Amino acid sequence: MNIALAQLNCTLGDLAGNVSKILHACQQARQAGAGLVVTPEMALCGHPPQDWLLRTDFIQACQQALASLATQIYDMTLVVGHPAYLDGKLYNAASVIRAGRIVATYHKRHLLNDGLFNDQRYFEAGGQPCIFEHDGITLGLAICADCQLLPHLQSTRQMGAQLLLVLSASPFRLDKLADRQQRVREGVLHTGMPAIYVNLVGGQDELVFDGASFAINAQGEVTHQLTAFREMLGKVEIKDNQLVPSPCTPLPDRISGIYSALCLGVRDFIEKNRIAGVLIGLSGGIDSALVLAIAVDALGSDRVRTVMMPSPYTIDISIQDARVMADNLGVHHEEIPIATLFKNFLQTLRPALEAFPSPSNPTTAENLQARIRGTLLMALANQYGLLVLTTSNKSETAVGYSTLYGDMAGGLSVLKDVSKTLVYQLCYHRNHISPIIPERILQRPPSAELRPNQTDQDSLPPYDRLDAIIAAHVEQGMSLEAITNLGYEENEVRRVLRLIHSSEYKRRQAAPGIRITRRDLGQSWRFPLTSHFLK
Ligand SMILES: Nc1ncnc2c1ncn2[C@@H]1O[C@H](COP(=O)(O)OP(=O)(O)OC[C@H]2O[C@@H]([n+]3cccc(C(=O)O)c3)[C@H](O)[C@@H]2O)[C@@H](O)[C@H]1O
Ligand SMILES: Nc1ncnc2c1ncn2[C@@H]1O[C@H](COP(=O)(O)OP(=O)(O)OP(=O)(O)O)[C@@H](O)[C@H]1O
Ligand SMILES: NC(=O)CC[C@H](N)C(=O)O
Repeated sequence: MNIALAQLNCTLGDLAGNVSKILHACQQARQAGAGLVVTPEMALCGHPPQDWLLRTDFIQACQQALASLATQIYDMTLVVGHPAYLDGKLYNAASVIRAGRIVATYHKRHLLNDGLFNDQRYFEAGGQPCIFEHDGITLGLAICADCQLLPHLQSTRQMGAQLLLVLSASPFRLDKLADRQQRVREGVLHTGMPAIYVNLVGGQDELVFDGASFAINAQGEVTHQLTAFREMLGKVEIKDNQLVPSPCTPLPDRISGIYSALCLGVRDFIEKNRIAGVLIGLSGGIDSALVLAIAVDALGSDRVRTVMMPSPYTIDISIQDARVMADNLGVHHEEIPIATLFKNFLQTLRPALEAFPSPSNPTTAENLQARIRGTLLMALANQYGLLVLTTSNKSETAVGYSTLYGDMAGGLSVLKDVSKTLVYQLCYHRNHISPIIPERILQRPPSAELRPNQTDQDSLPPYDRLDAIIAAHVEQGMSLEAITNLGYEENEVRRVLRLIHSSEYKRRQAAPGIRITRRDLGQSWRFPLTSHFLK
């Protein structure tokens, strides 16, 4: 017996498109000799549908799509993930379809409420395991987080299941792939029931589902491993009740996994929102260089444009490096000096600025440059039908080192969850594949170039310390005292935590960003705007 693992890239709300994708997978499976196809969690409607699940028109459309899908499955068995409305309650479900009808439906039991997934806001928890027969084997079902629910695994086993099918929508984050397999392995070893885990692939707003579907035999060994970050169909052969091992695709290493996640996140955001391409303000610095590399790898050079907008403080090598970078990647590059606009703005503002009695604030003129650039970028985006990619990294986003309506203007923040330290590692990784980022960009001290000889380190602690403190506080939830106990200087830690919590107002207005860590500064970070604690 062969089971096909349909590692699909579904689009949220595109019910007709998802149904044809699932039918196409069934057709491919048939050709590959597999009579049973398993899809990811919520493959019918995409995941996570969030508050669409509270809309009756959405749920009805899902029910109709499921009914239509069922009538088209006649010579095989399909296990598909979908929302199910029953007796006034909504469930996160997996249905077994055979000979044109639904023969069994399982309801997810382990509903998460962890900041990213709010299953408890939408769904009732299921109460029963679900098994079905196929080719003489008894199969049990689980949906994503269920595979860690030992009582569910045990009761499924006790009902006679010999193999567990897990329909999943588990997003990427650092170190997640091995972690996920370990969690599934624990359940397998606990029950002696091998598992096939089929994960969604593709970007959905901030989330990137990495796929990387796999099978684990009763001994806890990975027998099958599908490629990460790619839509594909895998096949698991079962002989004498055993999974027959097949050559496993290696999992990506830490840095190439992050790079692939960022590319897939950008590609799917642009493609699924039907946007023609992207526009990037290219400064000759490292952040915009990395964003450009990712954008070109994601979309191809013909869908990416760059603009260098020198101000009086932009040094020549920045202009040159931006040119070289754009040339290396073959993108359309423009240079639009902003010195005259900057001068005109200051002249126009002068009477009002001088009327203000207190000493002049240098930030006013610094931010004006960033805002002029934001305005020009948005004008070009309107003209060309493009989306502006913002370039602030996680270190800057955490401490508010960016200008509202300036360099924060844009539709997607590619590096929002990537610390400055990681920015460097990603650049070296990308240059190792082919040297596209000029060495000088990698070697120069980071600078906003908003005043003469400015460097980031004038305003912020060195990035290695800053990033460590941010990671300790944001990702690991550590307190001021706990971070100080790690050996960091108390005043510095206090200053960084203050900056983090004082810049919440900026993050609420920031573009969404692609999540790659346990706790990004988007949906998994929910702090009030008004709070005096730690400020
Ligand atoms: N709690 C609150 N809720 C809502 N709004 C609040 C607020 N507190 C201040 N504000 C408003 O926000 C304004 C301050 O924010 P904003 O105007 O953005 O400016 P601000 O944060 O004062 O300055 C931006 C900083 O980022 C640096 N920067 C800028 C651009 C790029 C880079 C880089 O290297 O990438 C660095 C720049 O050198 C400067 O240090 C206030 O004037 C006030 O109007
Ligand atoms: N001269 C410029 N021309 C075009 N875009 C610019 C210019 N200066 C800044 N930007 C845009 O604003 C963003 C913020 O850049 P800034 O130089 O202030 O700091 P940064 O965080 O060091 O970024 P980078 O490393 O890309 O320079 C840049 O990434 C870029 O998108
Ligand atoms: N869809 C889910 O149930 C997600 C479960 C869990 N957070 C994971 O990422 O694996």
